[in-house]
Amino acid sequence: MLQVNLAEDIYYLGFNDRRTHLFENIWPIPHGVSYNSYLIVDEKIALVDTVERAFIDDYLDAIEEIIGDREVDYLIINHMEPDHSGALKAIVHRYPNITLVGNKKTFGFVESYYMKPENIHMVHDDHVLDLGKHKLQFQMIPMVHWPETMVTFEETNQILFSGDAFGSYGTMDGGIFDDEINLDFYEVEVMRYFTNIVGKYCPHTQRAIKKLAGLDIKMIAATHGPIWRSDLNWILKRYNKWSSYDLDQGVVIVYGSMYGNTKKMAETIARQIAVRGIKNIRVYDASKTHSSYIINDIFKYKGFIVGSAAYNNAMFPNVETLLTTIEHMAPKDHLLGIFGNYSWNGGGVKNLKTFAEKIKWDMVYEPIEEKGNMKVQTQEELIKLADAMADKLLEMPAPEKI
Ligand SMILES: Cc1cc2nc3c(=O)[nH]c(=O)nc-3n(C[C@H](O)[C@H](O)[C@H](O)COP(=O)(O)O)c2cc1C
Repeated sequence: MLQVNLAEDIYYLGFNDRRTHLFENIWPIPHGVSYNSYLIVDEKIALVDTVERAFIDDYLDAIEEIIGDREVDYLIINHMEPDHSGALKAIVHRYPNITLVGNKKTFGFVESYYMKPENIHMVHDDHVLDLGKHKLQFQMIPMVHWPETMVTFEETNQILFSGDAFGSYGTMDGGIFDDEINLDFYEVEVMRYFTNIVGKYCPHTQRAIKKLAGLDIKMIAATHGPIWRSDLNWILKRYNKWSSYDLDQGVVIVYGSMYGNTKKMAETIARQIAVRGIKNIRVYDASKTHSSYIINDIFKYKGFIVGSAAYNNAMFPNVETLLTTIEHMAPKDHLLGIFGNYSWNGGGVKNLKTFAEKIKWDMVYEPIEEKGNMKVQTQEELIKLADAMADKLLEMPAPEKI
């Protein structure tokens, strides 16, 4: 393995996964994902997080290539999710005298997933672990995105090992640092990683950003995706915007339709919103586009309009799945419109109304429901819904460029 240094004696041990289709067995990763671990070689040797279990052999080999017969003294556990703790048992087996470093929440996870840990070192906010030349400081960032989550700040080179925070989908195709890659390509993957994985925990992310602002950080090394060293603001500004629900002018229109009647209603709304001068309009068929991408756009745009055909007294199943995901993530401050189509007793709009009551977004117009093919009167109503949405979107200030 070609060695990649973040600084003298600090090594990148990252592995690319181009085989897995779904991250967490939910989220599509057409461009793969990397699992990043880091190795600090000093008087004491420390690993920061490990990798997914599929890479254990290559990981152990890569460590040995760097440190030879020396022992690893510490395993810093910023985050216990198995894509990072997957090699923990193998590491303990290979280096039996190793000390696991974590906080008061970490070791319960170690025990429940792997084994009762023998040597542990419990850390808390501002705690410093001295490796020799390198001093590691710890900060807790609970629920970004698990309870035990913490970050490790290497004080000598000012590197923040941030766990999943500031991570990204997408493999590292040669380029590993932000100045070695085309960020235009990674932008969607960074945002999808944020919205899919961390998006439910925006208030916690905001708290973490404020807490970490006290550190003089020169480099951010996450457990997935690029290492940020040239323009930290690129990632920090985006995290701040997304986690504060700072939405742009635009609308996401999603529909679930078997035979096209609900789709026609969605097209009518989209056209009228465009006529009114709104340029960011994304129309999605809930059966075709995975919620990973739709959620991403919901975190971008203020407007959300959802339509559903009635299906067995309920919503169209794929719309229901999407809305359940939205309810769990509970993004704030959106404008909402709902519509649907039915043939006998309905079920689509009825359940969309329940969603609207729960999510408590600002409904711009009353629900619209058609029976079968769209009639002129319904078309007029849909235009009114589109106008109401456009009116509110046009009141928004121009977005700040980041
Ligand atoms: C499997 C299936 C289940 C349906 N269930 C209901 C229902 O419970 N209530 C209802 O009013 N219509 C029901 N319908 C009828 C559709 O909602 C209706 O045809 C509607 O116009 C479809 O809109 P679409 O063209 O966008 O698919 C069902 C249709 C199908 C194919």
